[in-house]
Order: sequence, then C-alpha cells, then structure tokens
Amino acid sequence: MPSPRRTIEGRPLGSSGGSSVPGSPAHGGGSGGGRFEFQSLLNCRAGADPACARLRASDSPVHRRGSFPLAASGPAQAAPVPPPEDARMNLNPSFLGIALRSLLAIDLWLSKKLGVCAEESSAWGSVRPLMKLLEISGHGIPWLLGTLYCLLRSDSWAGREVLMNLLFALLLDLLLVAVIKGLVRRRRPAHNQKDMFFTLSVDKYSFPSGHATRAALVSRFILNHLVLAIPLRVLVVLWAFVLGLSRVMLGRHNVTDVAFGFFLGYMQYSIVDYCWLSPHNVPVLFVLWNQQ
Ligand SMILES: CC(C)=CCC/C(C)=C/CC/C(C)=C/COP(=O)(O)O
Repeated sequence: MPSPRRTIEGRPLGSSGGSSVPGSPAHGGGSGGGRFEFQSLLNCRAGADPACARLRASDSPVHRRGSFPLAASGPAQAAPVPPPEDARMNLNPSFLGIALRSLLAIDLWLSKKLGVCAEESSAWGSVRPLMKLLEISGHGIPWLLGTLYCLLRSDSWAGREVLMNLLFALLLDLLLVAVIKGLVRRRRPAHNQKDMFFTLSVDKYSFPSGHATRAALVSRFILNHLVLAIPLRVLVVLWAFVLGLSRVMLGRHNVTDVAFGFFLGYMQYSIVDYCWLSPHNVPVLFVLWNQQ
C-alpha cells in the first residue's frame, strides 16, 4: 500500500509516466522515496513529467511543506526552490484578504448607488446646490476663520480657553487628515466632479473624508462645551450625519472614507480633551494673551 505522503490524489508519484516499478522509490518502496518525491517536484517545474499538470494544481505551500522535509532527509540535499510570493497569495488568499476585498467591492458599489447628486444630470441633481452649501458648512476655512474671529472678540477667559482648544482641535484635524491622505493615497471616486472650494494638494485623495472628521470632532466638541437646548443638540448631531452622507451623495467620497472619517474625528476629540490647553498646563499661551 503506498504511503500517503508519496501520493498525489491517491496515485503514486511518477506512475503516470509508466516508469514506475512496484517496489521502486517512486512507488514508495525504496529508502530514498522522499528525495524522489522532491525530484518529481523539480521535474514538474521543468515540465519533464506529464503528471505535472495535476501536481501543479495542488502546488500550494501546504503541499510543498509536506515535501521539502522529506527531500532534506535524502542523500543529495538539493536546495528547495521557494515558491514565488505572488503565487502563494493567489493560491491561498487569507480570510482577511477575502474579507477586505469583499468590503471594498461593497463599498464601491454602495458609494456609486448613493452618489445621486454627483452630477447635475444625476437622479437627485437638483439638490446638488444644497449639498454644496452643506459642504461649505463643514469646510476647514470657515471653521478656522470663525474660531479665530470669536477668539479675538472673546472677553471672557473661559470662552478664550474653549476657543483656543477648538482652534487646536481644528489644526490637529487638518494635520492628521493630511498625513493619512498622503499615506493611503486613495483616489476619489471616478464620478466626482473636480469643483470643490479651496482644497489642499492632499485633497485629491479621499481617505479619510476631512469633512466627516471635522463634523464628528466639532459636533462632539460643541456638545461637550456649549450648553444647548435638546433640539439644538439634536440639530448638531443631524448636521454632522447629513454632512457625512452628503459627501457620498456628491460623489466626493466612498462610504468607508466617511465612516472612517467619523471614527477619526470622534477619536480626535478624545485627544483634544486629554491634552486640554488651560492656564494651568500651558500658562505661556494665556500669559502672552494677557499682555496684549
Ligand atoms: C491653515 C490651513 C492649512 C488651512 C487650510 C484649510 C483648508 C483648505 C482645508 C481643506 C478642507 C477640505 C477641502 C478638505 C477636504 O475634505 P474632504 O471631505 O473632501 O476630504
């Protein structure tokens, strides 16, 4: 009975060429069987054995791992040929790889479906101007200028402290989004129109959405530092959500850009809260202010 290690699909190695003799190494009867199997593998690579088609089909790292140790035990220690990386990946895609590819495919499909205001001629093209207004409401420039203006006009220390931290939060957000966009370099969706108001060079990339990070960061900041009536609090959350959705509807982003943007913006607030600037931990900022 042939040893399972020396068979491919239940057949003895080398038997297809008619050269196998029962009791020979090819049949598993000889002492150098392991080496023979390895040589069969090498022959296969060179295309010498017609049984190779079947062998190549099962030529996965798992099969190879079973062969190379046997080969090393033989008298002639030929160095095993390492399998090419890309072939390994093709034959054994990991679960994570498959999951990521599926997620990306769903992301692209869903983003295309939701991009209903990407062009004037799109299904919801008539609401595009409204979406662009929302886009400006979450743009970095109005938020930076507005915060600076309020900071200069503020006459209370408590107000200045909060506004100083909002400014820090907005700058941190711009920095982190620019770094991640520059690292990931994911292109904006193909259906996006290049008509965005005042962009930086990294804004040709889409991951993560800067509007979504700002929306999550600013809304969390406002909810934590402004005393607002419940309807206004709901409005703030709604604004953030609709702003994120509008990025996909305008065709500026894929869904995952916005989802990650929300997550990043939420986490950024935690960083700002942790590093909260106050006269106690950065007195220099506030002393300089006092001298003006
Ligand atoms: C101080 C300084 C560097 C200000 C630059 C403000 C600015 C131009 C921000 C860009 C905002 C923007 C267009 C982000 C892109 O948002 P996405 O949602 O399309 O990623």
